[in-house]
This record gives sequence, structure tokens and C-alpha cells, in this order.
Amino acid sequence: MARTLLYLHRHDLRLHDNPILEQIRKGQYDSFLPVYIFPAHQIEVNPLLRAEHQGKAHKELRASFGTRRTGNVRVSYLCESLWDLKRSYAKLDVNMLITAGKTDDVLKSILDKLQAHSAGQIEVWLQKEYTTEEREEEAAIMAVCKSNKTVAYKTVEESTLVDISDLGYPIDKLPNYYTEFRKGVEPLDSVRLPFEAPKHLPPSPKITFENEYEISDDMDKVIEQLCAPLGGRCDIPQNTAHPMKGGETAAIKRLEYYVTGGKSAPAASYKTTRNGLLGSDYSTKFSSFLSVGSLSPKLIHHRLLQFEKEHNLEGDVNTYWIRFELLWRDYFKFVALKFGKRMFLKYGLKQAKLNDQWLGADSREAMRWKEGTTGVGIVDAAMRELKATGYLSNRARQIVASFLTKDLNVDWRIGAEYFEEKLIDHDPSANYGNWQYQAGVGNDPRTSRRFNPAKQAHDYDPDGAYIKTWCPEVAKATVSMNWVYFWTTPPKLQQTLGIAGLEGVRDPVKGLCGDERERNSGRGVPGYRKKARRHEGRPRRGERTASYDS
Ligand SMILES: Cc1cc2nc3c(=O)[nH]c(=O)nc-3n(C[C@H](O)[C@H](O)[C@H](O)COP(=O)(O)OP(=O)(O)OC[C@H]3O[C@@H](n4cnc5c(N)ncnc54)[C@H](O)[C@@H]3O)c2cc1C
Repeated sequence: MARTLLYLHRHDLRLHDNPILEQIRKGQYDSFLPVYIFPAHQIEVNPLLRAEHQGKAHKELRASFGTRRTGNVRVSYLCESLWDLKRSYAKLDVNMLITAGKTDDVLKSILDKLQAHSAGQIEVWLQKEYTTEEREEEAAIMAVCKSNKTVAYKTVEESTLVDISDLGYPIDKLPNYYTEFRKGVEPLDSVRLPFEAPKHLPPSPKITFENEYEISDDMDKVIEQLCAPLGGRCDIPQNTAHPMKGGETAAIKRLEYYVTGGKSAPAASYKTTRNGLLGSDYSTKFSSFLSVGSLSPKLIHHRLLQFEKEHNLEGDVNTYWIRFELLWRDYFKFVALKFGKRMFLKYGLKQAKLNDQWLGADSREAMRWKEGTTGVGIVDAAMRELKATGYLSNRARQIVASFLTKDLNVDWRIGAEYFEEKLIDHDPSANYGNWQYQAGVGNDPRTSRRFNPAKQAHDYDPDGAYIKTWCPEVAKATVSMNWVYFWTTPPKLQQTLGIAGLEGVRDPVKGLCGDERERNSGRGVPGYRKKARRHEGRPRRGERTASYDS
């Protein structure tokens, strides 16, 4: 009997290190059909409906606090990643089917079509995911397969550096804090070798699949369509910290770039540069590739091993630290599996009723935070960078998350949902896990962690270059307090700079920064330098800036 493998791609848009494609190399398949379905519960797919099916348009997709599930920058990035994969398949004479709709319904129609064309024994393979919505989707897919006697179904774990089956304990025994988890998997001897990209694949079945959605072969057309209800396609500014396009091709190029240059390669200084805010090399920028699966964490690990060996950098703290961060990614995925829905609940993993008075999405605080018009320079710069580019450094993410939850007292889920809409690297476990951590309801042993924005600005943006890049209205300010806290600009200077009427000057959203003592803890005010020297190396209460247990 003929055998057909239907590969339902999810967040695994690559050929390299792909266990499902490896299975094809090992198995005897007569035909192979890779499929991607734009999921109608996460992406606004109405614009792709054929004219005669406009009546089937579903309700506008909104997250619980009103933001879009997927914004224009992220959906464009996803299309770039998908079309890159489609082109790679085409080079192997394989036709990738890209369609849209409710995943299980669409899968059922594809299976019907395949069976009508005598595809024989059909196997449906897909990536295993760990967050609740993705697991619910998987359950629905499994139900479709089970209801059809000629269809076998298989999921594959492939998205983490350390496979879940190599942890050595069941998921309910996952440590509640990162350090214990990390120590349990280091020194990473169990990381499996990446598979090579296939050189040959079986031919695609000769079927033409049609449903109510029409997906053009022209990526730009699809991007235009998908972005139309999301405010239109976004032009990313030249000075973005993330200039890379989506896709496996760009991902491999980025990985190679990051380890090129011997001891001067960006990877060789990662630990010292990773808290940067401007430029694209201060950190790896692997996250967006990892989030859609264009890059495998196992490939990164093994490429780093090779790099270390070539340049006598074994045991180097910089490359170690890249893995340290990749393990955070793994950890949050496993946390999502262990805690299920709690990952998304107000009181978090801890079910810690820290605060019953959090402000909502329509509060002035939440709205001005999103717009980047609070008057707190480092926060506004970051929020505008996020909106314009879909990317934000880890340092800036921590600062704005702390400001929203600890200074403005806004419900952390509003921030998480906004990040979900905007970030090109959105990954539900990393996003919600980090937000919970910052809000004090997740995996942080401390609940009172707060970042003082003035101290952060002076430590990580001492000459204001970052603030001035994204908030050009204060570019001419020469006294640091004026770009750190816009409203401190003397009225005369406000007139000269032309900023007197700006919301952040006239009506700032200060949160705790409104407190005079708090403002005086910033280096921009006289006397700070003396204080700073006194406290050197000794973080003050509530002001620890080091991330996590770094
Ligand atoms: C509030 C908040 C929300 C976040 N949301 C996301 C998200 O949706 N998707 C996402 O990938 N990361 C998220 N992060 C983690 C981190 O900020 C980004 O992974 C990182 O900034 C991406 O840039 P990079 O690839 O250059 O990272 P690098 O510093 O080069 O790190 C290398 C890789 O390690 C992983 N990593 C680094 N830091 C973390 C972390 N704290 N948690 C989990 N993985 C990490 C990423 O895969 C990253 O690509 C969030 C952090 C915060 C504070």
C-alpha cells in the first residue's frame, strides 16, 4: 500500500535539524505533503477569503484586553519565514501547501482530498507544543486523525535545546525555580546532534486543494492582505536593532555572522554586550527565528561548540551565557507544560494575590504606556521602538514590564497581550513566563523586584543616545534629567525645544517616579555621583539591576 506523510508545520519552519524530515529519510514514503495553515484563532484571516465566501467572515480577533492577537509586523515576519521555507521545498521539487482556516477543519478536508486520490496509508506528523492553546489545537487535530481509520498520527518534540524526554524526571517534578532546573541539565551533555537538512524528498501528491481561502503565491500580496485590517503594512525604520528578514536562510546567515571573526566575533563578547540597547550586535537576535522555528537551538549549541573549539574558547563565559539564556527559553516552555492555564491567569503560577487593585486596559496609565507618551524617557523610547520595529532588547523589556506593573500598577496581562500583538519573536511561554516573573507572580523567588527607570537609563543609556533615537523631541536636551524625566525640563527650555505641549511634559504618567526621593536617586541630579560611588557594587534595596540569577 502506498504511504503518504502529511507534515503539518507549526512553529518549526525549517529544513535543518528537523526530526520529521529525518523520519522521511528513514521511512519508505511514496509521497510527502508539507502544509501550513494560518490559524484562524490567532491570525486575522478574513482578508484571504475568496469573494464568494465573504459571508463566512468570522468576528474580528481580539485578545481579552482588546489588543490584536497578531499585529502587522509579526504577521509580515511570519510570511517571510513561510515563503522562505516554501522556496526551499521548491528547490527539492516539493510543493508546500499554504492555506488558512480552523486547523482541524482544514486538515480534515485535506485528508479527504488525499484519500479521494488514493494516497494509501496516510501519516500526519506535527511538532509538539507546550502551551495550552497549542495543546488544545493539537487535541483537535488528533481527534480528526483518530476518526479516520487510515490515518496515523504522531507528534515530535523538537523545539527545545534539551529534549523533554532527556530531563530525567516527569514534568510535574520540574523545579519551580530556574537555577535548579539549569544545574540539573548542565553541562548540556544530553543535547542531541542536529539533523542535516534533507537533500531529497519524496514527490508531493498531485492534488489541487481548495477551500474558502485563496492564498496567492506572491508573498507581498498576502502580506498586504493580512496587514490591511491591522493598520496596513509597516515600514520598519532603517535603525531597527533587528534588520533581518524572517526565514531559515536569514537565520543560518545570522548564526554564521554571530560566530565569524574569531575572538572578535559578536558571540565572543555576548556577556558584556547583551544589555545593549542600540545596534543589532549587542545580542544574538536569534529569538524571532527561534519563535517560528526557522532556527534550531540544538544547531546553535553545536555551532557554538565548534566555534569554541576553533578559537580555544572552551569554557568561555560569553558563549556559556548564550546557552544560559537559551535554557531560560527551554525552562519557560516546560513551565508552560507543567502549569497549563496558570501561565495566563492573573495571579500567575504562584496564585499570589499580590494585588487586587491592578488598573485595567482603558486606564490612562495603560494607554499612555502603550503609546510611549508617559514622559519617562527610557520607557517611552522602548515602547516606541517596539511599536515601530516589533523588537525590543531584553533590558528594555524588563524596564517597561517593571514600570507597567510596579510603577503604574497595571495588570501584567495587559502588557503581555500587547507584547503578543507587537513582538516578532512572540513565544507564548517566554512572553507570559517573563511577564509573570516581572510582575512577581511567576518563577521569581522575589516578588518585589523593581527597576528604577532613572538608574536604568543612566546605567544602560548614559548619554541618552537610545532615548534620543526613539524620542527625537528631546534630542536637543543637554541636561540628563530632562531626557530621563521629560517634565523636569525648565519651562523656558521646554519652549526652546518645542516640547511644552507634549503629553509627557504637560501631563506625565509618573507612577512612583513622581516621588521626589525616587527622582533624586537618579544620577541626573546633583549629588548622585557621590552616592553612586558610595553604593558601587552594592545594589540598594529594591534596585537590583542584574537580570535573574545572573
Ligand atoms: C517581559 C518580557 C517578555 C518577553 N517576551 C519574549 C517573547 O515573547 N519571546 C522571546 O523569545 N523572548 C521573550 N523575552 C525574553 C528576551 O527578552 C528575548 O528572548 C530577547 O530579548 C531576544 O533577543 P535576542 O535573541 O537577541 O536574545 P539574546 O540575549 O541573544 O538571547 C539568546 C536567546 O536566549 C533566549 N532568551 C534570552 N532571554 C530569555 C528570557 N528571559 N526568557 C526566555 N528566553 C530567553 C532567546 O531565545 C534568545 O534568542 C521576554 C522578556 C521579557 C522581560
